[in-house]
Parts: sequence; structure tokens; C-alpha cells
Amino acid sequence: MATPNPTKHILVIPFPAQGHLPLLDLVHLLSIRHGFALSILVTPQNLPLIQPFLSSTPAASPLVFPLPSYPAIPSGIEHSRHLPPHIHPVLLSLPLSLLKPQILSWSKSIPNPITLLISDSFLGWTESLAREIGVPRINFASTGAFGTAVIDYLYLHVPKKSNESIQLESLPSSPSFPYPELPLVCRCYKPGDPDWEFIRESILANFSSWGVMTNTFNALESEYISYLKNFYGHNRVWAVGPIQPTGPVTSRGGNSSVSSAELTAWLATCPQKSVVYVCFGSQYTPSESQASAIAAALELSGVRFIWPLGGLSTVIPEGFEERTKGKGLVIRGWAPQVEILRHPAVGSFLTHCGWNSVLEGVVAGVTLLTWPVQAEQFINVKLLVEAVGMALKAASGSDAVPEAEELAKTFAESVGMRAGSLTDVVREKSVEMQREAAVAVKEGGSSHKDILDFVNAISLFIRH
Ligand SMILES: O=c1ccn([C@@H]2O[C@H](COP(=O)(O)OP(=O)(O)O[C@H]3O[C@H](CO)[C@@H](O)[C@H](O)[C@H]3O)[C@@H](O)[C@H]2O)c(=O)[nH]1
Repeated sequence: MATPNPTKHILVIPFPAQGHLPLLDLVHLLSIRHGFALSILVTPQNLPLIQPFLSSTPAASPLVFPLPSYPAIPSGIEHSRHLPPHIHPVLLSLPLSLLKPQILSWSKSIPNPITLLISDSFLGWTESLAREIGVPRINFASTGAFGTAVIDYLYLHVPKKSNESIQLESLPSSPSFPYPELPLVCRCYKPGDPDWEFIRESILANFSSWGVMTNTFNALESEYISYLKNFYGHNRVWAVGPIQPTGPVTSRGGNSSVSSAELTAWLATCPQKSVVYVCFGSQYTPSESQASAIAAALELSGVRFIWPLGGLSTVIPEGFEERTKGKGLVIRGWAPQVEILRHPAVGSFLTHCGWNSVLEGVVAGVTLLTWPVQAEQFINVKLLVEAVGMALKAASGSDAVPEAEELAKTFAESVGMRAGSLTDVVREKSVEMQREAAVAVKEGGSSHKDILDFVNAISLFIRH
């Protein structure tokens, strides 16, 4: 562990959403390995959520400011998981931006000046904050390079609602997407609406950040990483993923509602690669008919499974748990996803393709079965299925209700209970990407090198 150096002081401004947490894992690594002192901006309700990070990062201190009220955000809400579904999480950027004067005066009052600001790409307003403090800013993108490229493109060339597919001309291979599959953060933009104009300006401000760090790796997205370098007009785009969870993987993002011992005991009864894991991330609850289709498919296929229903209210058919007793585990609440995926008994993952789930699946070498529902998930599927060829399409869209028989076949093929030549190809590609991901983060690997390159680049700004 490196000795913390107070002259290397990073102000970190995370975005309060589960899927954006890898920023904390990244700065943990910078602190532990490279001796950076960290100040983490956090609002009071979110302070307990970052406690595990603070406990494991001795040179990190919270910088706590109450969240100012803002009309677009119901009062008392400080985290995206508590926002009603009709409010896009990015709008939490608005009240946070009101903290700028306080952050500025705090930065002037401290004995160990800030060297650098790292903030989430949903917080592009921090670009002008960094300029006022007089330090460079790193824009941290929690989506992949392709996802980031698409969101950036769509804020430059705002698409009109259309029945035709929207083609993104200057991106590699000029991909096109049906309008409803474009990220909601882009489709929600309302020209002339002051809140959305602020968000647009904020995203455009990311383009002038001094550097960009992204949670991806070269072997997975080299084409889009190169594209981003070209787009931003410099090479300070560091692909540093897959960022590893800080501390025990069992507690990533929340306390699990099932004990590790219970899970391990059950998984120990299952043959290698025989279990299908089903999860839709932290922000989506499958509808009752979707949950029924999944349940029927699990039952019909006869596969072993683990299915966390989340803290929200997924309704599953009556009697399902009794009928599948021994074959599967239904988890009510938060599951230790990373731990589950890394268990050798798990063979495939029906996922909504949130970027963290994708990377966690890649690291674990499981076969990804894709069912994108929102955000940039359709873009991630294009990457995984069409560009890399390492995933199988299971369903698509928040309104989709797949045929139980078809989904059952996909489940069975994915764990080798049914022959399917495509699955072999896909499975081999998953194993190859798993290997590439492991190589990337090891000494000499592309992501490891990018972190060192980043540390060297910012040493120019360190005052001694
Ligand atoms: O029971 C659960 C459910 C989720 N997780 C974890 O929660 C995270 C979920 O992140 P992600 O898979 O990225 O999904 P979302 O929470 O939906 O993430 C949002 O943010 C991501 C990063 O910007 C985007 O890629 C997604 O599309 C967007 O929906 C992952 O680390 C999971 O391991 C658990 O540990 N247990």
C-alpha cells in the first residue's frame, strides 16, 4: 500500500446511482496503489452507503454538504434509486450543481490544495468548477466506450422522434438504432426546457475535460476507444477496466438478503456451469407478464437457476418456488451478484446489459443472454452480439414478453442441456474475453498500463 501524499489530493464527485459506483473503486485503487489523498463529495443520506469504501480507503475523507432543494427533484431524495420512474436520474445533477460555490470556497480554505478533480460524466458542470479551482478535470464514464460515444453523438446531433432507424454516421460502422432504443437520457432532452438545456450543456462540457477515464478494456472496445480519442481530440482517454470491486465482492452495492454461506452451500450441490443467473440490475423491475414468462421458461427448461427479485416488487407466479424447490433459488432483495457470477457452478446470465453487469459477466466468463430494457443497454447488446459475438439475444425491450418455450430453449442451450452450435461459438468467445479481461488488468496489460500512464500524466500537476 502506498503512503498517502497530501500534495496529491483528488476531489472526487460521484453520481449517486448504483451503476456509477465503479468511480469509487477506481479512486480506491489510485489511493491504495499510488498514494493519492481523496476528498469525496457526498450528501448526508448517501454517507452511510459509501461507508464500506471509506473504511477500506484510509486516505479518503467525505466532504459532506446537504443537497440543495431543486424543483425537478422531490424533496428528501438524494439517490437515484429513490426517484420515481418518470424522473430521469441525470436530473440529480441539477441540485448537486448548486453546491458549486460551497465546494469552491472549501477548496480555497484547505491546507492541502486540490491537484485534480475526477467526476462522473453525468456531472459535466464540474468542468467549470475545475477551471475555477484551477485544476484539470477527469470525466469518468461509467458506460462502455461505445455507449459513451453514442450519448455524446446524440447530444451533438439531437435526433427527432422517428419511425425510421436513426443512423449515427460518424461512428465506426455507422450503426443505426430504432428511435425507442436510443438512450432515454438523449430522448428525454427537451429543447428550450431550462433543466434539459442545463443537462445538454453539461454533457457537451464533458468534451473539453482534460482527460477521460472509462470502465472498459482494449480487447473489448479498441475501435470505440480510438474513436473517443479522435472525437475528444487528444490521447488522454484511459480505458482502465474492468474496474474491480473494492473490498469483499459479497457486499458490492448493498447488503445481500441471502447469506454467502447459504448460497455457497446450494451452489456446491450444482455441477459446473449448470446454473442460469437472472438479474435486471438496480433500476428495472420486470412486469408481471415478463416475470411469468421467465418463470415458465425456467420451469420448462429444467435448468438450475438463481433469480434475485430486487428490492422492488417483481411478482412471480404462485407456486413457482415450491415447484422448483431444489432446482433454484429465488432471492427477495439484493443479491451478491459478483460472488454468484464468479462461482464455477454458474454458466449463463440473463441480463439487462447494464454495463456493470456486462463487465461482471465477462470477468466471470459466463455466457451472456441479453434482454436490454432501457438506458444505453441496446447499444451494449449491439457491441456484445454483433461486434464481438460473445452473447446470445434472449429478448429485447421493456415491453417484450418472450415466448416461454423459446426462452426455455435459450436457457437450456446456454448451460449445455440442449445442443446448439451457435452457443459453442458464443461460449468460446466469452472465455476468450474473460482471458483478455484478466490480462488487461494485470501488470503489463492494457488497463494496467493506462492507469500508470494516467498517473504519469497528472504528475505534471502535482505541487511539491
Ligand atoms: O441484486 C443485485 C442487483 C444488482 N447488483 C449490482 O448492481 C450493479 C448494477 O449495475 P448495472 O448492471 O450497470 O445496471 P443498472 O443498475 O441498471 O445501471 C445503470 O447504470 C449503468 C452504468 O452507467 C448503465 O450501464 C445501465 O444501463 C443503467 O441502467 C452491478 O454492479 C450488480 O452487480 C447486485 O449486486 N445485486
